[in-house]
Amino acid sequence: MKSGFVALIGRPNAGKSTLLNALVQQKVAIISPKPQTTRNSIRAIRTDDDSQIIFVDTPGIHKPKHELGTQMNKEAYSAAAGVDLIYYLVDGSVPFGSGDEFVLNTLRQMHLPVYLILNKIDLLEKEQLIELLLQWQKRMDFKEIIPISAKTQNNLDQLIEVTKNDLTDGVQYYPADQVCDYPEQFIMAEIIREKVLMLTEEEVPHSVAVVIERIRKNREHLIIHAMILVERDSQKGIIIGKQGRMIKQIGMLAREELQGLLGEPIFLELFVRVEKDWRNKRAKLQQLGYIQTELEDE
Ligand SMILES: Nc1nc2c(ncn2[C@@H]2O[C@H](COP(=O)(O)OP(=O)(O)OP(=O)(O)O)[C@@H](O)[C@H]2O)c(=O)[nH]1
Repeated sequence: MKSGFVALIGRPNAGKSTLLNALVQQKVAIISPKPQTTRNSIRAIRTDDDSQIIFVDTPGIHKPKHELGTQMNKEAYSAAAGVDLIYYLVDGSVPFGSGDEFVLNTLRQMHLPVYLILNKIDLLEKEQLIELLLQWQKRMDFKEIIPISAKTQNNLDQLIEVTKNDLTDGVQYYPADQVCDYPEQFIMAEIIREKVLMLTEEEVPHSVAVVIERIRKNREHLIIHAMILVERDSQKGIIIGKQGRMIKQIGMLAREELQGLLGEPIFLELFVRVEKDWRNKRAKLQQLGYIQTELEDE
């Protein structure tokens, strides 16, 4: 059995969560067109007959504006520290920029093998792809350069094959049927947050956190009480919407997906609470699971 850990690193919106879901063939991370969707590093596990690869998704590395952003960057680097291999995922459809240079400098200091994964090739012409490959080759001594489309799942088999060849013989860390390492409540909250991200604009998506407060069961339903935290009264108004229309729609979409995921009828109760400036409060971030205990003293 070959096994090992692979960290997914990249700028916000590169497609890390989309790739992670495709690699394990299950929705383990939420996706949205808004940058900085992922806040925690999560593990997804792919077990084949001859191998087990543990992928560590990380928040997109970016210039932080809040304590939450600083913690997200720290989390991304610390998640990458103990791995065997790094996938550096870039969005091939946007030009190289200072943000990429920032990530490359960090990668150079990590002294780990790095695969450059050029994502979103479904958006590129063949000539553009060749040009991109030539440019990226010069920037760092990558162990491999692999063009893919996470969305259309193009070239992912190749990516897995090459990765397996780089892994050493090892133990099976997780049971074969386990695909992620977090409790079900985490994905429940993330699915609700995903619907908020889908339906709201501008500053609202970044100001939202979701907490599952209670789960009960009656004869027909699993009853989930979830709290949506926002930073300001005006955002609370937006989430609730005119005559409660927005929160109804968030609830409807989330309930549908949760039912599919959990395979039983769900009754979803959503509440909204204003928690002023929560993104800058360390205690709140810790309570929400955005600060890992080992990062506390840094
Ligand atoms: N066309 C195209 N779009 C893609 C591809 N992969 C991801 N996307 C889109 O890019 C956007 C961002 O994808 P995510 O997977 O959320 O990106 P991420 O890197 O996890 O983003 P953060 O959570 O912000 O760090 C979404 O709208 C995806 O649908 C791809 O291969 N092709």
